[in-house]
Amino acid sequence: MRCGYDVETVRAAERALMGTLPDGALMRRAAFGLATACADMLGGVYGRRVVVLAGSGDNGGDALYAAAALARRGAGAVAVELAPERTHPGALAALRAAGGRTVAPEDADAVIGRADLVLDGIVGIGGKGGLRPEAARLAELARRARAAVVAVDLPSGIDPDTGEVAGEAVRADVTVAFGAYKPGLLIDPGAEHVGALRFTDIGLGPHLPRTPALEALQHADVAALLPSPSGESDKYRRGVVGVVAGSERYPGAAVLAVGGALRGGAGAVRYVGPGADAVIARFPETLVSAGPPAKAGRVQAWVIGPGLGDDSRARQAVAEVVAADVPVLIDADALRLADREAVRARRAGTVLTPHAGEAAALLDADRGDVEGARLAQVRRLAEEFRATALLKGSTTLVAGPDGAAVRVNPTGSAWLSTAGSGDVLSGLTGSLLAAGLSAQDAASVGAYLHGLAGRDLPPPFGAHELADRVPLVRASIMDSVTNDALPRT
Ligand SMILES: NC(=O)C1=CN([C@@H]2O[C@H](COP(=O)(O)OP(=O)(O)OC[C@H]3O[C@@H](n4cnc5c(N)ncnc54)[C@H](OP(=O)(O)O)[C@@H]3O)[C@@H](O)[C@H]2O)[C@@H](O)CC1
Ligand SMILES: Nc1ncnc2c1ncn2[C@@H]1O[C@H](COP(=O)(O)OP(=O)(O)O)[C@@H](O)[C@H]1O
Ligand SMILES: [K+]
Repeated sequence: MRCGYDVETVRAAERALMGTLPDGALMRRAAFGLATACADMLGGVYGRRVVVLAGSGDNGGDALYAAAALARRGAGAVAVELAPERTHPGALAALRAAGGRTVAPEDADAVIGRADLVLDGIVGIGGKGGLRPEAARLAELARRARAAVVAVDLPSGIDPDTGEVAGEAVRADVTVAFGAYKPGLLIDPGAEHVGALRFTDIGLGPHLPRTPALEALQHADVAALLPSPSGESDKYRRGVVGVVAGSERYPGAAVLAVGGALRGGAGAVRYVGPGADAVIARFPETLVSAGPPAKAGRVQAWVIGPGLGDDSRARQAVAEVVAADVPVLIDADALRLADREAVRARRAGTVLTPHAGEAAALLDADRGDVEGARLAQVRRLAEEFRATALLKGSTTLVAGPDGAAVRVNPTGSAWLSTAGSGDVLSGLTGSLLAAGLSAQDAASVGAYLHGLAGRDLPPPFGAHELADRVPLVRASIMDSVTNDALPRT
């Protein structure tokens, strides 16, 4: 599990650790890790031109110490001082002692234009609000430069706790995070500015709390959660998932959701709705029924919504499924049709899977507000519906109603934004619910597999190919975990 901690928590851990170490030790560790990452990136240090954008806080200090280390190895180093009278004195002295020089922000254009590497030490976790004009101008110069850009701790201009970006922000090729990942590094729009994310351990680990603000599953976590049949399994024990999807107008949504459900590992898939012929033609193993969900027979979880429409049959089906005492995934049209109070009153797990537009409608907000503040909005959804909310989009987030860490999905690709892709995700996630995963685990494992399938397929692909790819990515996850467990020779 990769974890993100908010600034307040990182500061508290930093205080606890600093009390046990000599002055300046943490900054030395950070700067050493940073200089190493820069040298790796440059592929050689001697003769390279390094420019530091130096704010007056410790973030600027880290950058200056790292530049001093590079200068000692033969790089040319120049610092652009944002507030010369307040630049970190020790770090500035180190840079000068190593032969580096300083310039005022007015002279930044020329030095940045000639640089091989720009180190963004404008602000780190001490940044407040959008970048001030002078800082914003430097961020823009860095973005336009041909030089590689390395962000110190985080790209200046992104909110460390949320990933929100107000105005200009640095766009990095590499970001070197110190001590802990901050949520804003993992959530768009901030995450888009990060480039390759590297980590420098400065010893904060033992001082961080058990529960982070944000967590991202990795292969090993997913492997541990994925259901696999055992000797005693039969199709009912593996889980039966019911899918209520599709309409005369959108029969394809039924096929896609059922496809996802079959690949999610449930023992059987029941389909309820008017798309039965299309479903059977593609997946003859599906158990279909024409009546309402309440008469379809036993299921361990329901998926409702993709391509459902909003006629009276759809409305009745949504009401029945929301009233069921098994876990339910509510997607697409069903998000509009479900009664909010009935959802809040549910006792079994509930997963809502809106994209930003649907989330905006549910929250009475603008789509832009949802996309710009994904973490806050996914938490609001979970709270207001007392359900697990999976907010789809460039970074998919999963929040539970219990205030546990929000999960951020680390897999995926923009090629997933193709018609019907969400229908596959619904089926897949519903299948995992039927197999017995908690709402939070089913949603985050579903998004992980879906995202990995999207990365694995040669683009462009159609949504139906995603479901077919799931067994392959599942196997690669299992293989990587088994290989990691083998002794190294
Ligand atoms: N945590 C750890 O364990 C460790 C942390 N370490 C490092 O310390 C960093 C935190 O340092 P920090 O606390 O000094 O704050 P920092 O990020 O430099 O920002 C303050 C500066 O930004 C300025 N400023 C603020 N808002 C702004 C805006 N909108 N636009 C423009 N400027 C703005 C503000 O100006 P002022 O308000 O004072 O005028 C001040 O100059 C952290 O990210 C990491 O790199 C490591 O060394 C080792 C261990
Ligand atoms: N820019 C993006 N980057 C990564 N994934 C994306 C992006 N845009 C959309 N997605 C993913 O593509 C899928 C689209 O689902 P959805 O919006 O429900 O489409 P549809 O209704 O056509 O099925 C979701 O899994 C979403 O997370
Ligand atoms: K920075």
